[in-house]
Formats: sequence, C-alpha cells, structure tokens
Amino acid sequence: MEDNQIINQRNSTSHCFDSSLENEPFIMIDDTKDPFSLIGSEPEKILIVDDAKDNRTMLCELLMSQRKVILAKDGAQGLALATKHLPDLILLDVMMPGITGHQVIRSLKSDESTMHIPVIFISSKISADDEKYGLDLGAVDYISKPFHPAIVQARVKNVLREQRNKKLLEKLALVDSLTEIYNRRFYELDIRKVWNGCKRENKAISLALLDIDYFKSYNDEYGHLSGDEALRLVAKHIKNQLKRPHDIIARYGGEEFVIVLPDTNADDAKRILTDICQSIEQLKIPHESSVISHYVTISIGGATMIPKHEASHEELVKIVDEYLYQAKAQGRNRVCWQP
Ligand SMILES: Nc1nc2c(ncn2[C@@H]2O[C@H](COP(=O)(O)OP(=O)(O)OP(=O)(O)O)[C@@H](O)[C@H]2O)c(=O)[nH]1
Repeated sequence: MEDNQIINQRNSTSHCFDSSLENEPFIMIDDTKDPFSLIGSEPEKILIVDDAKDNRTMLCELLMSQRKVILAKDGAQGLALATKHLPDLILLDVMMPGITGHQVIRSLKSDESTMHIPVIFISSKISADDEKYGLDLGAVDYISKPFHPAIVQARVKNVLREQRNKKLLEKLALVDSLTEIYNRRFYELDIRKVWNGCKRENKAISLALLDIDYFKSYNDEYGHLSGDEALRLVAKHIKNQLKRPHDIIARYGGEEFVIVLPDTNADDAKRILTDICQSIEQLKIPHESSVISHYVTISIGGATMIPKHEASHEELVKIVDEYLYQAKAQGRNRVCWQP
C-alpha cells in the first residue's frame, strides 16, 4: 500500500491496520481532532518498530490520536522508514529477527539525518542491565513489556513535548523578534543550501540587499517605536510579495534586508525587486524628513549569478553591496542591478 493511498483515508473512521498483511508499511492519521501542533502545521509522526503484530496494533491505537503513526514490522523496514519520514519519535522493540533494536539505534545514531530522533525502547528484556544498555546506546527512555497503556502514553507525551519545545527554540533562534521574518542566522544557513543546490543544478541565483532610505531621520522625526513599526510594516509587505516557497527575505541587520531568489534569472529578479521598490512607496508610510519622498522608500542593490566552483556566496553579497551603494548614490528609491 502506498503512502498516498493511506493518507487518502484521513477522513475515514479511525482504526488500526497492520502492514505485515500487505508486506508494506502502514501510515495512520487520525485528524478527527485538530492535527496541528504548536509549531508547524504537520501532525507529529511516530514510528513504531515491532515484529509482533499485536503490539504494533495496540501501540498504534494508543498513540494515533492527533498524530501520524507509521508501523514497521522489523528493523530493516524501521530504518528505511525512519530515513524516509524522519519521525518525531521512534518506539523500538529490542528483540526482532534480523536486525535487532540495538543495531537499529546504532545505525540511527550514526546517520546525521536520523541521529536527533528520540528513541524509546519497548522491550521484554527488563533487567537493570538491559535498561542501562539501551539508555547507553542513546535511547531517551525504556518501557518494559508487557506495557501499561497509560505509562506508554505518558512517556510518549513527555518525549514529544520535549521535542516540540526543542523545535520551537530552534525555530525562534532563526526568527527576528521585531519583524517576525527570518534573521541573519537563518539567512547564513539558507544561502549555503541554496548556493550548493543551484551550483549542483547549474541554476541562477538572484540576491538583493534592501535598505530603508533616510531611516535615521525617520527615527529622529517620529521616534524609535514608530521606526520599529515602520520596519515591521516594510518587512511584512515584502514577505507577502514573495510568492514562491523557496524565495526568502531575512533581516540582514538594522534597517537592511536580504532577499534570496533561487533559480531566478536577472530579468525576473529585477522585475520582482522593482515591483517591491515601487510598492513600498505606495504603502504611503509618512516620512516627512526624507529628502526624496513624502513616504518611506527603499534602495535596492542586486545581482544574479550561476554558482561556479571558484565563486562563493560571500562574493555575490560583496557585488550586491556595491550595487546597493550605487542605488543610494544615484538618488535612492531605486533598484541597481548588476548588468
Ligand atoms: N527604530 C529602529 N531603528 C533602527 C533599528 N535598527 C537600526 N535602526 C536605525 O536605522 C538607522 C540607520 O541609519 P543610517 O545607517 O545612517 O542610514 P539612513 O539614515 O537610512 O541613511 P541612508 O541609508 O543613506 O538613506 C540608524 O539610526 C539606526 O538606529 C531598529 O530595530 N529599530
């Protein structure tokens, strides 16, 4: 059974179903309640790896409420599904034919993409030594079989809460608190990925730096709090202008923003940035102390490059910075793009 077929069952009555019958993994989603967690819009994913069908069914029924449950009937399938779905939590049996739970966790912890996924062992090997060994291998918790349903639910809840908090903190660390767009740190991480992606695929990347004109005098005229509000308005407006999912705007620092448009040629980028530049003035945020307009305006420098081996994204930023300087020097409220 394919994942998408399974997902199509979202609105059907919830019931547990075992993959071993079809020799395929099964994904169960129960969205009768709000499936969205505190962060993101995805329901949490739990992968259950157990060779005993009854255990899989019971655990699935216990845990599926508001979550996506993925079932694997042995270690090999568990590893494959962990890599594919990157679940928020893995419940892992220890004794299974073929790859044991201990081997599975070792493999997970040695793979950069899965090493951060918390694992709870659920096992009938219940001596203190067994438990210590499981925890030493990197499990966050150890549940003994036969398990008590309420204990499983409580422990899973605890681990997922920790995961949620961790993800929330990670996310907050990448967002600018004033404007609520991405911050410089996010940009630094993102640009590396985008740069490498465009290099691999020989695609153009367009980058622009945007700076609010005469913002010092805006603060002087209207006060710092109004300056903050203007920054928020400008950031929100530009964010809404960017339509493609991989286009990003981040606060680069102070009253400066950076826009990254992957897989975008110079003509398209120039058009997008020119529209943004004009639309900021059309917002009509009063700026009486500006020398060039009654309203808040921005200057934009930009360049487009197909990443090559010898070039780096820092070099692209250097070029863009020169064009921002030119936009300022030529009278502001304009876009200067590398020809
Ligand atoms: N209100 C507010 N002001 C900020 C913030 N970050 C930077 N600024 C202000 O932005 C102003 C930037 O001033 P300058 O670098 O001189 O630039 P400018 O006055 O915009 O002049 P040009 O860029 O040449 O048009 C400084 O007065 C900073 O204090 C912020 O978070 N909130």
